[in-house]
Amino acid sequence: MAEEQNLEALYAMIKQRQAKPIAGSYTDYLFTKGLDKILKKVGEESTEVIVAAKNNNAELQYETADLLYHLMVVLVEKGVSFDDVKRELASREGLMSKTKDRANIEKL
Ligand SMILES: N=c1c2ncn([C@@H]3O[C@H](COP(=O)(O)OP(=O)(O)OP(=O)(O)O)[C@@H](O)[C@H]3O)c2ncn1[C@@H]1O[C@H](COP(=O)(O)O)[C@@H](O)[C@H]1O
Repeated sequence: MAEEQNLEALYAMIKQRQAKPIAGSYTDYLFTKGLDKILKKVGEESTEVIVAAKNNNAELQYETADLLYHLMVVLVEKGVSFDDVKRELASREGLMSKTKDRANIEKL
């Protein structure tokens, strides 16, 4: 087992599970249940990341891994490739964010 999961390999594995379901596979269970179940898991895992971030870093790390995995399952289910996401991120590289100081609300 690698010490660090390669995200491309994880995406490819999930795609493989979709193409060739394996009995007892959690990924297969999600695909069998369908999009609503997958999206509920993404919502659940997102909330767990938020709460974990308030608590401690070990928990945050654990819940982020769960969220990344479930996000990959959504991408595969919807037919969006991981390369598409990486290209989107790359297209933003080096750009400056257009943020402005927000004016204070003034009392009447
Ligand atoms: N990275 C993951 C991964 N992260 C989280 N999970 C599963 O996500 C679930 C999250 O836990 P929860 O308690 O929220 O969910 P649950 O109670 O098990 O199930 P439900 O709530 O969905 O009914 C757990 O069952 C975890 O096993 C994962 N399942 C699989 N993978 C990867 O996918 C590979 C293939 O897994 P299988 O599809 O199971 O063969 C594995 O070797 C891993 O590399």
